[in-house]
Amino acid sequence: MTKVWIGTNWKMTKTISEGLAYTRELKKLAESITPNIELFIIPSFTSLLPIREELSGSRIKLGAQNMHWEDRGAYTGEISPRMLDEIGIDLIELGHSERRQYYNENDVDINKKVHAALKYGMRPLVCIGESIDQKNNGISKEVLAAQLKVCLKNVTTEQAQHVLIAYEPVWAIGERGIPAEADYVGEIHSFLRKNLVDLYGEKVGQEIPLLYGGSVRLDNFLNYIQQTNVNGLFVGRTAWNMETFSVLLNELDRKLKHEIGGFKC
Ligand SMILES: O=C[C@H](O)COP(=O)(O)O
Repeated sequence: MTKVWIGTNWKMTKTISEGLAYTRELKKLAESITPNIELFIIPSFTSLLPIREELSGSRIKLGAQNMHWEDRGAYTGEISPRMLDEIGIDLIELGHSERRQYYNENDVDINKKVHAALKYGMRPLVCIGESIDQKNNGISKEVLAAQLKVCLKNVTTEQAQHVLIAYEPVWAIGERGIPAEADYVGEIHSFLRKNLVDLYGEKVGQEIPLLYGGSVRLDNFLNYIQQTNVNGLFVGRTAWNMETFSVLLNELDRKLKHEIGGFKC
């Protein structure tokens, strides 16, 4: 059975103590659900070190929400890959739409960060997504193909095996987000898969995990995860509270354990 990646970006929501309390609960839950659910959490920078310690011995992967591409230098307010490496970060979220929208991050910057992450053995989780205007103008696929191509520029086939992609349509994210139709997500993921196969060949292109994110909720997550080429979910609000996240994880766990025959995994 292939892995199903389920992770959450906490954005700017949790203090250290709140993050630790959440992590303790998730650790317990992780022991009772199938290891085929590959769990990851992405806290704020201030929580990374204590949560790394709390996660000792746990299979839950730890990510950071951003980083600079340089190892060191006069970049006030930035965090370098060398600093994250010292903490022991498994994956690094790059190019989230909020970074692009509020901090002017572009695909060229993201590409530099992807290379920096790979250099330090951290898996880049590259976020791509079209805006509502781009969707309404019928250029979603062109936009996504360009984002993918530039973000992964000069990433070799060998390196690509360590990359994760999250498709997050900008119009589906956050409080004002409109949940995407599952069919649309399926269509886009198949398109992205084809692009990855074109870039990295059949074997590696088929294996790069493609996660979906944007208003993933208890009433829609199964529709998304059952789409061909959706290999996981990148969850915001629904996962910030363990009450709802545990329902999602337990339900997915049951599906994976009991419905393997009818399930794409
Ligand atoms: O990183 C997560 C995404 O931005 C999705 O957030 P959301 O599930 O709250 O819409």
